[in-house]
Amino acid sequence: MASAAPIPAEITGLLFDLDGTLVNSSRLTCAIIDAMLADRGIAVVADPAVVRAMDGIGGEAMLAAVMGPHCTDPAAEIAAFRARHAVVATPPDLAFPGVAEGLARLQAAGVVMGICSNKPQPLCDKILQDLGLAGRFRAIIGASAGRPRKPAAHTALLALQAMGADVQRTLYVGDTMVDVGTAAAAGLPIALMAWGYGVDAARAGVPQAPLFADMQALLDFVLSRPAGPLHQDTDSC
Ligand SMILES: O=C(O)COP(=O)(O)O
Repeated sequence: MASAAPIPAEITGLLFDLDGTLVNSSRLTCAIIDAMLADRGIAVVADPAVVRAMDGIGGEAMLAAVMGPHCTDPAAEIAAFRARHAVVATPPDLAFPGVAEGLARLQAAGVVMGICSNKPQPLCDKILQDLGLAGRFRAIIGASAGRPRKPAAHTALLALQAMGADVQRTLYVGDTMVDVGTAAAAGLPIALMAWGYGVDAARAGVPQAPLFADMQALLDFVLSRPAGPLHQDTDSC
C-alpha cells in the first residue's frame, strides 16, 4: 500500500490529472491512430481499452501496443500522431459528463485549480482551449522537453507554484498509479475518479484515497468540508 498525505480539513486547491480524470481522451487517440493507418490503406480499428491500459506509460509504448506490427518506428509514429493531433478538432463531448459544469462551480466557489499531465504541453493547451475549459485553471502544466515526466514531482510542483496554491489545502485528483506516485512525490493527498483508466490498480495502491463516482461527488466532498484548524479564528475570546 502506498503512503499518501492526509486529506486536509479544508480544501482550497485542486490539482488535476488530465487524461482519464477530466477528459476521456482514449476515443480521440483511437480516431487519430485509425486515420493514420487509413492513410496507409490499413483498416485497423484501434482499441480504446488498449489506449486506456497504456495511459501514463508514454506515447511511443502506447502506439506500439495499439498499432502492433504496423508500428515499425515508434519515434516517427509518435511525431506523426502528435502532428495530426495538433490539427484535429477536439470533440465537444470529450470531457467526462459534468466536468464543464463542475469546474465552473468550483471556480465560482473560489477553489484554485491546475492541471499536471504527461500529455505534451501543446496538446494539453489545445484540448482545454477547444473544450472552453482553459480559463478554469490557473496553471496547465504538460510534458515538455527536459521536464521529468510524472510520477516525478516536477509537473505537480510547477503547477502548484503557478497556481499560487496553498499546498497544505490542495488535493490531487487522478486516476492511475502514475498519479498516486506523483501526488506522493509532491507531498499532496490523492483522490481518484472512478471512471479513470487505471483506477483499479490505483485503488489497490491507495485504498484510503477518496473515490469519486462523478463530478458531483467531488464537489460535495470539496465544498462541504468544514474549515480546519488552520482556518479557525484564534482571536475570539
Ligand atoms: O498522455 C499521457 O501520456 C498521459 O496523460 P495524463 O498524465 O494526463 O494522464
